[in-house]
Amino acid sequence: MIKTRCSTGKSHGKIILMGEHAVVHGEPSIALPFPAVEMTATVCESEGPLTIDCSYYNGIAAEMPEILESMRTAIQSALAELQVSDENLAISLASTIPAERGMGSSAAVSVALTRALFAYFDKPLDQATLLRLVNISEMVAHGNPSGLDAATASGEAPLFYIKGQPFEAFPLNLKAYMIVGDTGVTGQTKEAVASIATKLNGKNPQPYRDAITRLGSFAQTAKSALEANDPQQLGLLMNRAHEVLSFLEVSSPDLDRLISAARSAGALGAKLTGGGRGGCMIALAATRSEAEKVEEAIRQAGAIRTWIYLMGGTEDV
Ligand SMILES: C[C@@](O)(CCO)CC(=O)[O-]
Repeated sequence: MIKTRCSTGKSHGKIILMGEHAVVHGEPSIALPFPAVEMTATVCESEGPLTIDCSYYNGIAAEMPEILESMRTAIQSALAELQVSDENLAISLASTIPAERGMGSSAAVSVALTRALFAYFDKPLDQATLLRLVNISEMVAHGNPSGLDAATASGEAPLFYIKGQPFEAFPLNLKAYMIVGDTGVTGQTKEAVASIATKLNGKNPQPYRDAITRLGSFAQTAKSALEANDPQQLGLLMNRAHEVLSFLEVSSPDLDRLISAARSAGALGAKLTGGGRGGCMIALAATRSEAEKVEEAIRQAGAIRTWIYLMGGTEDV
């Protein structure tokens, strides 16, 4: 039996702890890798035109629906960089990252695909090249990506990031639990990013500029709270960030419902995460039993999926 040559590339989800949207406008942000959900791309030798097999589509790449345009761009960018044609390849994607829920699925697809294609053609891929290539497809997905999603979906460390500056990896020492809840509603990152840009370029931009600056200052203070192992302070900052994100009109009734359920169940703080207008929310709790109470409350409030993530330290906090 002839064995087909295949290579794989992997990536994972991401959670933005602080600074979503503000990061697009040059303010600080903090994002965490979220390995509880992951993506694997497999590239195999095949005959004929390039084919794609993923949850949205199975067939010839040239006939992919428009919704997969950023995926097509990721493949084309990697193949152009590798200087190879797209013939005789079959690409498949397997993912547990919910699509369009603020967990960085579009960046994760591009990261996994780029890694798999470079592995297949036996070419080394440094992080700078990976991020440059992924940024091309993220422009299609998000319009004006900060680069935070791609860096977090491809790396192992929590990141502090200001656009245009190097990513700063830092250890997560906070002894606390993060609860993640999926509203089940598709987020609208591209639209949310565009609507904030419209506000900032409109007739009365000052309140929106102030809001973006406040989000950035919360991210900066949150970094100190993480370093000082101060979950109370971080929770407070999360609540305040959610208020500002609501003012910027990137929350939604579903997100707000889960967030208030989390707070009523004793969460130290809660906010939306990622692009917003749907997607996921996060909440913070000091112990596992408190986290479980919060998880139960957000499930009761309608979360279709939840995760509990130990942020740092050991289980017996
Ligand atoms: C909303 C945003 O800040 C995060 C989306 O996951 C956009 C970006 O950083 O590119």
